[in-house]
Amino acid sequence: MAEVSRSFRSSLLPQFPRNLRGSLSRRSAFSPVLPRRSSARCSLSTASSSRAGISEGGAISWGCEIESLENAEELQRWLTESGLPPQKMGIDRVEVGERGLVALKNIRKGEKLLFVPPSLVITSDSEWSSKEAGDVLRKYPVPDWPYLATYLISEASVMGSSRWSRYISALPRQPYSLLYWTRSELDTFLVASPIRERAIERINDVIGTYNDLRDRIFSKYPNLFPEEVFNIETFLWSFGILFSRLVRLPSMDGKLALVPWADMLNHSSEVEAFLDYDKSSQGIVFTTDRAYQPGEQVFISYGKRSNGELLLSYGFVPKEGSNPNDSVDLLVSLNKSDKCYKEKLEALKKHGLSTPQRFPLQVTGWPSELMAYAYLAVSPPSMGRQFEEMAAAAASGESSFKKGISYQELEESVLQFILDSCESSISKYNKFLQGGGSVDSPPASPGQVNRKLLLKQLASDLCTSEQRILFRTQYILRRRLRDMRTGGLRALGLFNGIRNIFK
Ligand SMILES: C[S@@+](CC[C@H](N)C(=O)[O-])C[C@H]1O[C@@H](n2cnc3c(N)ncnc32)[C@H](O)[C@@H]1O
Repeated sequence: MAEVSRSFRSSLLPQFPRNLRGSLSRRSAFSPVLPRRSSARCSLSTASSSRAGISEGGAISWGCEIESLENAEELQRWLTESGLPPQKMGIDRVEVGERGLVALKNIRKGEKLLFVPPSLVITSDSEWSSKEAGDVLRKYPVPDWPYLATYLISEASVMGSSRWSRYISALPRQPYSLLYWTRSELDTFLVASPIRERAIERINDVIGTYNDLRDRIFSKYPNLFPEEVFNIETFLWSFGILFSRLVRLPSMDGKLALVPWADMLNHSSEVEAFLDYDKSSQGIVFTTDRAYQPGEQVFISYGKRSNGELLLSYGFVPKEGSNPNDSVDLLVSLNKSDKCYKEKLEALKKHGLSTPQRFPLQVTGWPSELMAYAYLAVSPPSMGRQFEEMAAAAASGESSFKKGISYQELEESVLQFILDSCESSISKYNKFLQGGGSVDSPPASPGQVNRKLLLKQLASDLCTSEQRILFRTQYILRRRLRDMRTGGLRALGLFNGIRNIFK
């Protein structure tokens, strides 16, 4: 995997012009015709398409290839000179995550590490190298994410004169995430997974956000925000960086921050160690929940996320069975031929739900919201008065409806309904995993072959882990239904026996 990913990475590097404020014509080769929000398509991410035509050597280093440690070591030197205290970890090449932090000394369980001072952290309060650009952006209501994405591009564009130039040079030039998959790759490799739709939504959100900033702000100040610099390609880069590195600091009222150095730590689903601001030491720290020996990679947790969410934002899938927070969304729908379809849909809409609707499954079970939705889906017209109650429970999980006798009668149909949805999903995964996810057009270059291999591997890892949860759910449902049915038969047998006695 690591080998494939390395060659893939270098084949996909976005190229940005050396002289960002001049030289290239306004609609240059790397600045694609931008899709409008309504017709946005996610076909922006391949290396060759829109960036062809940039002259050799015309690229500046917005980020680097992460397998080269040079820039990261320079970052470490700069951070030390700028107030980062001596560290018990050093940057190195690692097995998991390509580049990461490795223990230089024995580290105890329960030890606080890092202590990155707030002056070395990027937040929405950070000063802009281009003061005018900062002043303009602050005049408009721009939420934190697009604000920080613009800030990062602005700082990257002035590079040498930016305080963050060492940091930006050490960022990955092509952050991994589903933002960089083309629509056809998403359709081919993630056809069975609900993550495909989330990736499309996310890409469209980034495009929509960029279009909004361009129309509202950038177009009014073309000298401060030239399209050669502030375009969809650079926004995909900066959003890719934010999705894979931005943290929320609970002790700073949930402030969003890029924390240089701390963001060199890779994720493990097996640790419970989270970044936060530590008031006593006045730095960003995390507390280890296990000991590390010198040479071992140190991990933090990026949060309790499913494998699909990790692939979506960070571009990797954890080792099979290693993520206790893994889940997969099950898609359930009302039956269109249901006589009460309209009433049920209305009840759902009142509570912010619809058909189809997604509910997360875990190996440990499914949420009560899914049960409530299933009750609604299988209820007969005679239960019309309870539709509202069921929809409310499907939205909130708080089961306000009491499981009266009529609900119990429905339980078998409810479980069968969930089982049917589960099996229909399983068959989609089977088709993908057995078909091997073939691609419509043959790859044109070795770089593209590597890319396809990597994406296929990631998709197959994800689909295997998601299907595993569905298999587990199927097993539990089948067993419950079998028990219910044989229990029912036994009860019926007993009843017939009693009846015979009285005959
Ligand atoms: C916050 S950065 C961590 C530092 C990163 N390895 C680097 O060299 O810049 C997050 C990125 O690291 C990689 N990563 C983190 N944890 C990983 C893991 N458990 N397995 C594979 N890649 C991981 C992914 O590429 C992810 O997008």
